[in-house]
Amino acid sequence: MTYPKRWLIVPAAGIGQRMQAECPKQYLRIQSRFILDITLSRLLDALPFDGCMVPLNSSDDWWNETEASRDTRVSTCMGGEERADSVRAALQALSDKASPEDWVLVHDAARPCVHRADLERLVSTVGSHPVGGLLAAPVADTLKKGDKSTTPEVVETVDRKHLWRALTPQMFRFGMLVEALENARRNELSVTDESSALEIFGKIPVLVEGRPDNIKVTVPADLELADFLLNRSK
Ligand SMILES: Nc1ccn([C@@H]2O[C@H](COP(=O)(O)OP(=O)(O)OP(=O)(O)O)[C@@H](O)[C@H]2O)c(=O)n1
Ligand SMILES: C[C@](O)(CO)[C@H](O)COP(=O)(O)O
Repeated sequence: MTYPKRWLIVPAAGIGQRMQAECPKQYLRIQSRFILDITLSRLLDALPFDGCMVPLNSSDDWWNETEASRDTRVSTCMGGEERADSVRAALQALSDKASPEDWVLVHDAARPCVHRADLERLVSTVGSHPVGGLLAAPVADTLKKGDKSTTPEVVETVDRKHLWRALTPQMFRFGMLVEALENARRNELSVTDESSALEIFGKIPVLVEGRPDNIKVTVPADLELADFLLNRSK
């Protein structure tokens, strides 16, 4: 019996506009290492994968300086306009080696703080689930909806019961993810994560509670936080 393979996609084709840095945020350094290298090494050291695909921006000038570019487990392809396009491109690049029933984990290059225990819990929980699922953190703050003015005023307090922050990795069957992302594209529906595409496709992913410190480095303050989180245990 051949077991389903396990593939890893790490979207790294963004430009990091919100970070307002001199380079795309995945190439900012923490303790002298590129964020992208930290993320890839934490994933590849934690779980066995049959292959790893990293979609890059067409104007990427940094990849060849990374540790990962010398890792034979890691391949690259051209990313796309949006994150979902980059993930679709990576799935296409893997399609000659992958089977529909294989698992694929998609994890943001900009999330370097992911913990091994969370990865193991995701795989063990989702591995027997018909659709797949994602790491997520229960919302712990009171949530306000603001109006659209430049100094937003409260419109309402949103009931946070049963609300979760979607994290990554998100883990789905290869074939189902391809179909779901293609369905979203064909219907011109913008999706910001893989789970949204599956939900639009009529599937019900499982939420796997993950650490809230699996942060996505997005704005300048996140860089200091990621540095602290990555180095507190040293
Ligand atoms: N066209 C895109 C856009 C984003 N990403 C990747 O998806 C992850 C999450 O996206 P986000 O945090 O939005 O990154 P950026 O798009 O770079 O950030 P910004 O929106 O601030 O430009 C990042 O690792 C980013 O590199 C990607 O592969 N392809
Ligand atoms: C995939 C994601 O990290 C889940 O929270 C998030 O949707 C990415 O959003 P971004 O705007 O592409 O950073």
